Amino acid sequence: SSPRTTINGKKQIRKAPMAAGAWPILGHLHLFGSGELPHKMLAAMAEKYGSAFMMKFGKHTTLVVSDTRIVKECFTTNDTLFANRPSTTAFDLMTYANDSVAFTPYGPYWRELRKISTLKLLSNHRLQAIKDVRASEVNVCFRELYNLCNKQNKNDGADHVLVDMKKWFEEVSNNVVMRVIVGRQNFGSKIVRGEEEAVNYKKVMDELLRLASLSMLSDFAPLLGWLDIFQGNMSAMKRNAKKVDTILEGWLEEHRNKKKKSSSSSSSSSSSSSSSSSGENDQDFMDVMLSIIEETKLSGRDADTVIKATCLAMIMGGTDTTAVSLTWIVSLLMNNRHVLKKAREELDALVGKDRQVEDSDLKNLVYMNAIVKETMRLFPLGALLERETKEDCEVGGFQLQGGSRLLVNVWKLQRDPNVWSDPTEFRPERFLSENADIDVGGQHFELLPFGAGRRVCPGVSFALQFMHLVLARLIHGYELGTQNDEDVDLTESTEGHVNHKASPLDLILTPRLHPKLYEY
Ligand code: HEM
Repeated sequence: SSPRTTINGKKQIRKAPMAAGAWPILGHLHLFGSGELPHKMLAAMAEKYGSAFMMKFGKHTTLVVSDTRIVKECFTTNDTLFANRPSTTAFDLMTYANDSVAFTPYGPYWRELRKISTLKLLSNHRLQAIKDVRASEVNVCFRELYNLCNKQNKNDGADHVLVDMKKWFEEVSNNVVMRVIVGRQNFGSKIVRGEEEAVNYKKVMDELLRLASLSMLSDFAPLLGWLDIFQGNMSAMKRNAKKVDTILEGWLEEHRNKKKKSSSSSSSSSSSSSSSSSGENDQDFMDVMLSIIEETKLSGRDADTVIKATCLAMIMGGTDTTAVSLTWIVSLLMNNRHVLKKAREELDALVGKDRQVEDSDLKNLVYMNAIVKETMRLFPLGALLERETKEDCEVGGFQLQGGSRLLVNVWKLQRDPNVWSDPTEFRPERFLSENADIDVGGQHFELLPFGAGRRVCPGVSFALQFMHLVLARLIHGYELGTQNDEDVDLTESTEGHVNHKASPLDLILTPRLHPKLYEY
């Protein structure tokens, strides 16, 4: 029934139905202790209450939506109203949230940072400039993979090797992201090898994510805030924040020194015609930020904090997300071998077997592109998108008060049977036929793995280019198998900040090209 009714000619706007079962102070928070995945629980509730209903998360009134039409309204008509993310104590304390593009409230400062992010750091021009650096970091990991096969061959004559691909994807993501953002070379590989700087960083970041995923009761129910203090979470966060800052401070210092050195050497040899060694392709994001900050006054913020906050946002935005996505994609391929076969046929037809896949091939891998979309449809990492409105507004004909939160159930939306045929089936072909015009950039509200509206992920192209390269190299270069040909376990977990595969992904890899092609 329409939420809008007319009584004596007067328009009345109704409130969305409130879910039953709220407790005093905690509201519906107690439901999340059941062990069920939040997006699945909310999807079941939507079956009962409809595609827009209200919940209370402690003190926060929240509108939960899972209907394409309503979501579109939120991210178009109402987009400026919903352009804030709710703050959390954990992110406030440990990620410079107030200065960070990912968390700072919508306003002039966010707009400046966002412009820098999309035009200077993650633009197509910049992505082109970092192409070789990205390839060299990816190659390091592929070389190691091949060496593993060789070692195995020497040990027992077997030409294949069992690899924990979840870990390997983490390694390659860390290699690329850390090189491109803060200039650390082979950083993921160094974590695996146990080198001190890398291991310390990993420990601090793991702790950050662990603390962030602990639900801070005081964020939801201030009256229970003393419990957090009692549990010591807050002081653990403050300690960790110092460690995060020490690491970023060290990198910033190093970048500043390098810049000083190169500007003094370029001024002393300015008459020489030799090309500068610090060309655009050698610049990482921190270098770019340093140059920009010198020219811009970012709403009077502390320059160092802005640089550290931006780099941290990009590192956190780019590492786990790409690694976990790759894990899901390959897991689904293992459980749908006909799709894997077709992907390999596409590669063999386009690239052949006499050379490796190159960046320039990627745009032509239409079927692989469809595989990536279809995986992100079934397993969105951000299964729930959260925003907050400062002002009263109307959503789907329902009234929403200023200060309320919006929770978009992306997982449910992307399995809506009214939009997708056979919604739970893994069928990449749908993106070649009936859904061919739908992409993941946030313009099509039935598919939102990168979010939508003003705060849509600015790293979409970065992520897709990187993931396509790794996938293509892997599928083209190796036969992939599982032990006893078993299916991969697809159990999800929302511990940590993205929706990831709970168990490892152990695969048997067998090189399938001429050995010469593996000399990266
Ligand atoms: C497969 C990989 C990735 C996925 C699935 C992903 C997903 C998302 C999602 C769902 C959001 C929230 C969007 C919204 O609220 O509408 C987001 C925001 C963000 N992402 Fe990504 N992301 C990925 C890769 C990256 C990469 C590679 C970077 C940077 C190098 C990045 C940087 C960011 C930043 C900075 C934000 C906050 C933007 C803002 O608030 O203005 N992400 N991402």
